[in-house]
Amino acid sequence: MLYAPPPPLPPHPPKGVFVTGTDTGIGKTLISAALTRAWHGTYWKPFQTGLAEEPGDTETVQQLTELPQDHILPPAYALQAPLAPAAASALEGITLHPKQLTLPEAPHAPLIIEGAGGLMVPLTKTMLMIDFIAQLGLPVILVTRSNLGTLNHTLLSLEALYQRGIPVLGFITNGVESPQNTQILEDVSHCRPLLHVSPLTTTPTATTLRHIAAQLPPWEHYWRPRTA
Ligand SMILES: Nc1ncnc2c1ncn2[C@@H]1O[C@H](COP(=O)(O)OP(=O)(O)OP(=O)(O)O)[C@@H](O)[C@H]1O
Ligand SMILES: C[C@H](N)[C@H](N)CCCCCC(=O)O
Ligand SMILES: [Mg+2]
Repeated sequence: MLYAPPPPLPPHPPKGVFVTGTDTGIGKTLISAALTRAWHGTYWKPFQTGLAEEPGDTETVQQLTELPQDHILPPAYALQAPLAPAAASALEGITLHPKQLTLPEAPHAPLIIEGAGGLMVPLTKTMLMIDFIAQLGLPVILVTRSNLGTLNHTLLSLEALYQRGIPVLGFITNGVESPQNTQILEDVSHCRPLLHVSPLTTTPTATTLRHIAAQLPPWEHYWRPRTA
Protein backbone atom coordinates (compact mmCIF):
# COMPACT_ATOMS: atom_id res chain seq x y z
CA MET A 1 0.00 0.00 0.00
CA LEU A 2 1.09 3.60 -0.44
CA TYR A 3 3.42 4.92 2.23
CA ALA A 4 1.20 7.89 3.11
CA PRO A 5 -2.55 8.58 2.89
CA PRO A 6 -3.89 11.22 0.50
CA PRO A 7 -3.69 14.70 2.08
CA PRO A 8 -7.10 16.40 2.42
CA LEU A 9 -8.21 18.86 -0.21
CA PRO A 10 -8.74 22.47 0.95
CA PRO A 11 -12.27 23.07 2.30
CA HIS A 12 -12.76 26.08 0.02
CA PRO A 13 -11.86 26.71 -3.62
CA PRO A 14 -8.09 27.32 -3.92
CA LYS A 15 -6.65 29.94 -6.28
CA GLY A 16 -6.08 27.21 -8.85
CA VAL A 17 -4.45 23.88 -9.62
CA PHE A 18 -0.97 22.72 -10.60
CA VAL A 19 -1.00 20.35 -13.57
CA THR A 20 1.83 17.84 -13.41
CA GLY A 21 2.38 14.49 -15.05
CA THR A 22 4.19 11.20 -14.87
CA ASP A 23 6.45 12.27 -17.72
CA THR A 24 7.22 14.86 -20.35
CA GLY A 25 5.07 14.53 -23.45
CA ILE A 26 2.27 12.99 -21.37
CA GLY A 27 -0.39 15.54 -22.35
CA LYS A 28 -0.09 18.24 -19.65
CA THR A 29 -0.37 21.08 -22.18
CA LEU A 30 -3.34 19.58 -24.02
CA ILE A 31 -5.11 18.98 -20.73
CA SER A 32 -4.09 22.34 -19.23
CA ALA A 33 -5.62 23.98 -22.30
CA ALA A 34 -8.82 22.00 -21.81
CA LEU A 35 -8.98 22.97 -18.12
CA THR A 36 -8.32 26.64 -18.93
CA ARG A 37 -11.02 26.61 -21.58
CA ALA A 38 -13.53 24.71 -19.46
CA TRP A 39 -13.04 26.90 -16.40
CA HIS A 40 -12.35 30.14 -18.27
CA GLY A 41 -9.28 30.46 -16.09
CA THR A 42 -5.74 31.80 -16.42
CA TYR A 43 -2.91 29.61 -17.74
CA TRP A 44 0.70 29.90 -16.58
CA LYS A 45 3.76 27.86 -17.55
CA PRO A 46 6.47 29.17 -15.20
CA PHE A 47 9.35 27.11 -16.63
CA GLN A 48 9.38 26.72 -20.41
CA THR A 49 12.27 24.89 -22.05
CA GLY A 50 12.76 23.49 -25.54
CA LEU A 51 11.88 26.64 -27.46
CA ALA A 52 14.68 25.88 -29.93
CA GLU A 53 12.71 22.87 -31.09
CA GLU A 54 9.01 23.66 -30.82
CA PRO A 55 6.55 26.44 -30.02
CA GLY A 56 6.19 26.99 -26.29
CA ASP A 57 3.26 25.57 -24.36
CA THR A 58 2.01 29.09 -23.72
CA GLU A 59 1.56 29.69 -27.44
CA THR A 60 -0.06 26.28 -27.86
CA VAL A 61 -2.58 26.95 -25.08
CA GLN A 62 -3.36 30.39 -26.52
CA GLN A 63 -4.06 28.84 -29.93
CA LEU A 64 -6.07 25.86 -28.66
CA THR A 65 -8.23 27.77 -26.19
CA GLU A 66 -8.87 30.81 -28.41
CA LEU A 67 -9.24 32.78 -25.17
CA PRO A 68 -8.44 36.50 -24.93
CA GLN A 69 -4.79 37.29 -24.19
CA ASP A 70 -5.37 38.10 -20.50
CA HIS A 71 -6.23 34.44 -19.86
CA ILE A 72 -2.62 33.51 -20.65
CA LEU A 73 0.38 34.62 -18.54
CA PRO A 74 3.94 34.65 -19.90
CA PRO A 75 6.48 32.14 -18.56
CA ALA A 76 8.74 33.25 -15.74
CA TYR A 77 11.63 31.57 -17.57
CA ALA A 78 11.82 30.76 -21.31
CA LEU A 79 14.77 28.57 -22.25
CA GLN A 80 15.90 27.18 -25.56
CA ALA A 81 17.37 23.77 -24.86
CA PRO A 82 14.95 20.80 -24.74
CA LEU A 83 16.15 19.84 -21.28
CA ALA A 84 15.11 20.09 -17.65
CA PRO A 85 15.10 23.70 -16.44
CA ALA A 86 18.21 23.13 -14.31
CA ALA A 87 20.12 21.74 -17.32
CA ALA A 88 18.84 24.23 -19.90
CA SER A 89 19.57 27.19 -17.62
CA ALA A 90 23.13 25.98 -16.96
CA LEU A 91 23.68 25.57 -20.70
CA GLU A 92 22.33 29.05 -21.41
CA GLY A 93 24.06 30.80 -18.54
CA ILE A 94 20.80 31.79 -16.87
CA THR A 95 20.29 31.47 -13.12
CA LEU A 96 16.81 30.38 -12.05
CA HIS A 97 15.33 31.68 -8.79
CA PRO A 98 12.28 29.42 -8.26
CA LYS A 99 12.12 30.26 -4.56
CA GLN A 100 11.32 33.84 -5.50
CA LEU A 101 8.26 32.83 -7.55
CA THR A 102 4.84 33.28 -5.94
CA LEU A 103 1.33 32.78 -7.27
CA PRO A 104 0.70 35.44 -9.92
CA GLU A 105 -2.38 37.61 -9.90
CA ALA A 106 -4.84 35.81 -12.18
CA PRO A 107 -7.13 38.11 -14.20
CA HIS A 108 -9.51 35.15 -14.41
CA ALA A 109 -9.76 32.50 -11.68
CA PRO A 110 -8.81 29.73 -11.39
CA LEU A 111 -5.09 29.59 -12.17
CA ILE A 112 -4.03 26.57 -14.22
CA ILE A 113 -0.26 26.18 -13.73
CA GLU A 114 1.64 23.67 -15.86
CA GLY A 115 4.91 22.08 -14.77
CA ALA A 116 7.68 20.87 -17.05
CA GLY A 117 8.11 17.12 -17.37
CA GLY A 118 7.29 15.23 -14.19
CA LEU A 119 7.57 15.73 -10.43
CA MET A 120 11.26 15.03 -9.94
CA VAL A 121 12.52 17.38 -12.64
CA PRO A 122 15.32 19.57 -11.27
CA LEU A 123 14.73 23.33 -11.41
CA THR A 124 18.11 23.89 -9.76
CA LYS A 125 20.64 21.55 -8.15
CA THR A 126 18.69 21.82 -4.89
CA MET A 127 15.06 22.27 -5.96
CA LEU A 128 12.80 19.84 -7.78
CA MET A 129 9.50 20.56 -9.51
CA ILE A 130 7.69 18.84 -6.63
CA ASP A 131 9.32 21.29 -4.18
CA PHE A 132 8.03 24.17 -6.30
CA ILE A 133 4.53 22.64 -6.27
CA ALA A 134 4.69 22.46 -2.48
CA GLN A 135 5.92 26.07 -2.37
CA LEU A 136 2.91 27.33 -4.37
CA GLY A 137 0.49 25.43 -2.14
CA LEU A 138 -2.05 24.47 -4.81
CA PRO A 139 -3.69 21.07 -5.24
CA VAL A 140 -2.42 18.97 -8.11
CA ILE A 141 -3.96 17.33 -11.14
CA LEU A 142 -1.78 14.43 -12.31
CA VAL A 143 -1.77 13.54 -16.01
CA THR A 144 -0.82 9.96 -16.71
CA ARG A 145 -0.85 7.34 -19.45
CA SER A 146 -3.81 4.99 -19.53
CA ASN A 147 -2.00 1.92 -20.78
CA LEU A 148 0.35 -0.74 -19.44
CA GLY A 149 3.07 0.72 -17.26
CA THR A 150 0.91 3.49 -15.89
CA LEU A 151 0.19 1.83 -12.53
CA ASN A 152 3.81 2.02 -11.44
CA HIS A 153 4.42 5.53 -12.78
CA THR A 154 1.18 6.93 -11.39
CA LEU A 155 1.47 5.36 -7.94
CA LEU A 156 5.11 6.46 -7.64
CA SER A 157 4.04 10.04 -8.43
CA LEU A 158 1.08 9.95 -6.06
CA GLU A 159 3.21 8.51 -3.27
CA ALA A 160 5.72 11.36 -3.70
CA LEU A 161 2.90 13.92 -3.56
CA TYR A 162 1.22 12.32 -0.56
CA GLN A 163 4.47 12.07 1.38
CA ARG A 164 4.96 15.81 0.97
CA GLY A 165 1.41 16.56 2.01
CA ILE A 166 0.47 17.89 -1.41
CA PRO A 167 -3.28 17.41 -2.04
CA VAL A 168 -4.34 15.86 -5.33
CA LEU A 169 -7.64 16.89 -6.92
CA GLY A 170 -7.46 13.82 -9.18
CA PHE A 171 -5.78 12.15 -12.10
CA ILE A 172 -6.46 12.34 -15.82
CA THR A 173 -5.63 9.42 -18.10
CA ASN A 174 -4.45 9.98 -21.63
CA GLY A 175 -4.33 7.33 -24.37
CA VAL A 176 -6.22 4.15 -25.21
CA GLU A 177 -8.75 3.85 -22.40
CA SER A 178 -8.28 1.13 -19.78
CA PRO A 179 -11.15 1.09 -17.25
CA GLN A 180 -9.31 -1.67 -15.38
CA ASN A 181 -6.19 0.47 -14.88
CA THR A 182 -8.29 3.48 -13.89
CA GLN A 183 -10.20 1.43 -11.33
CA ILE A 184 -7.12 -0.14 -9.74
CA LEU A 185 -5.44 3.26 -9.52
CA GLU A 186 -8.46 4.71 -7.72
CA ASP A 187 -8.77 1.69 -5.42
CA VAL A 188 -5.10 1.71 -4.40
CA SER A 189 -4.47 5.49 -4.23
CA HIS A 190 -7.93 6.80 -3.22
CA CYS A 191 -7.29 9.47 -5.85
CA ARG A 192 -10.22 10.14 -8.13
CA PRO A 193 -10.19 9.91 -11.92
CA LEU A 194 -11.32 13.26 -13.34
CA LEU A 195 -11.29 12.63 -17.08
CA HIS A 196 -10.05 10.28 -19.77
CA VAL A 197 -8.65 11.65 -23.04
CA SER A 198 -8.53 9.16 -25.91
CA PRO A 199 -6.01 9.38 -28.76
CA LEU A 200 -7.05 12.16 -31.13
CA THR A 201 -7.13 11.16 -34.77
CA THR A 202 -5.64 14.49 -35.79
CA THR A 203 -3.30 17.06 -34.33
CA PRO A 204 -5.24 18.87 -31.58
CA THR A 205 -7.25 21.85 -32.80
CA ALA A 206 -9.41 24.44 -31.06
CA THR A 207 -12.42 22.33 -32.04
CA THR A 208 -11.10 19.10 -30.53
CA LEU A 209 -10.06 21.10 -27.48
CA ARG A 210 -13.60 22.37 -27.04
CA HIS A 211 -14.86 18.77 -27.10
CA ILE A 212 -12.42 17.77 -24.36
CA ALA A 213 -13.27 20.86 -22.30
CA ALA A 214 -17.00 20.10 -22.62
CA GLN A 215 -16.47 16.87 -20.66
CA LEU A 216 -15.23 18.77 -17.60
CA PRO A 217 -17.59 19.98 -14.89
CA PRO A 218 -17.32 23.66 -13.88
CA TRP A 219 -14.62 24.63 -11.38
CA GLU A 220 -17.19 25.11 -8.61
CA HIS A 221 -18.27 21.47 -8.93
CA TYR A 222 -15.04 20.26 -7.31
CA TRP A 223 -15.50 22.39 -4.19
CA ARG A 224 -19.15 21.81 -3.37
CA PRO A 225 -19.57 20.40 0.15
CA ARG A 226 -19.42 16.62 -0.20
CA THR A 227 -22.68 14.89 0.70
CA ALA A 228 -21.91 12.05 3.12
N1 LIG B 1 -4.77 12.26 -26.56
C1 LIG B 1 -3.91 12.74 -27.48
N2 LIG B 1 -4.10 12.48 -28.80
C2 LIG B 1 -3.25 12.94 -29.73
N3 LIG B 1 -2.15 13.67 -29.47
C3 LIG B 1 -1.92 13.95 -28.15
C4 LIG B 1 -2.78 13.51 -27.11
N4 LIG B 1 -2.26 13.97 -25.92
C5 LIG B 1 -1.15 14.66 -26.23
N5 LIG B 1 -0.94 14.66 -27.56
C6 LIG B 1 0.18 15.28 -28.28
O1 LIG B 1 1.39 14.74 -27.74
C7 LIG B 1 2.40 15.77 -27.66
C8 LIG B 1 2.83 15.93 -26.19
O2 LIG B 1 1.71 16.43 -25.46
P1 LIG B 1 1.90 17.70 -24.51
O3 LIG B 1 2.65 18.76 -25.23
O4 LIG B 1 0.57 18.06 -23.97
O5 LIG B 1 2.85 17.05 -23.42
P2 LIG B 1 3.36 17.74 -22.08
O6 LIG B 1 3.15 16.78 -20.97
O7 LIG B 1 2.75 19.08 -21.95
O8 LIG B 1 4.94 17.90 -22.34
P3 LIG B 1 5.97 18.92 -21.62
O9 LIG B 1 6.55 18.16 -20.46
O10 LIG B 1 6.98 19.19 -22.70
O11 LIG B 1 5.23 20.14 -21.21
C9 LIG B 1 1.76 17.03 -28.23
O12 LIG B 1 2.08 17.13 -29.62
C10 LIG B 1 0.26 16.78 -28.07
O13 LIG B 1 -0.53 17.49 -29.02
C1 LIG C 1 11.77 19.73 -23.25
C2 LIG C 1 10.49 19.13 -22.72
N1 LIG C 1 9.43 19.36 -23.72
C3 LIG C 1 10.10 19.75 -21.39
N2 LIG C 1 9.86 21.16 -21.56
C4 LIG C 1 11.12 19.53 -20.30
C5 LIG C 1 11.16 18.08 -19.89
C6 LIG C 1 12.22 17.79 -18.85
C7 LIG C 1 12.31 16.31 -18.54
C8 LIG C 1 13.50 15.97 -17.68
C9 LIG C 1 13.58 14.48 -17.37
O1 LIG C 1 12.67 13.95 -16.68
O2 LIG C 1 14.50 13.82 -17.89
MG1 LIG D 1 3.58 20.95 -21.92
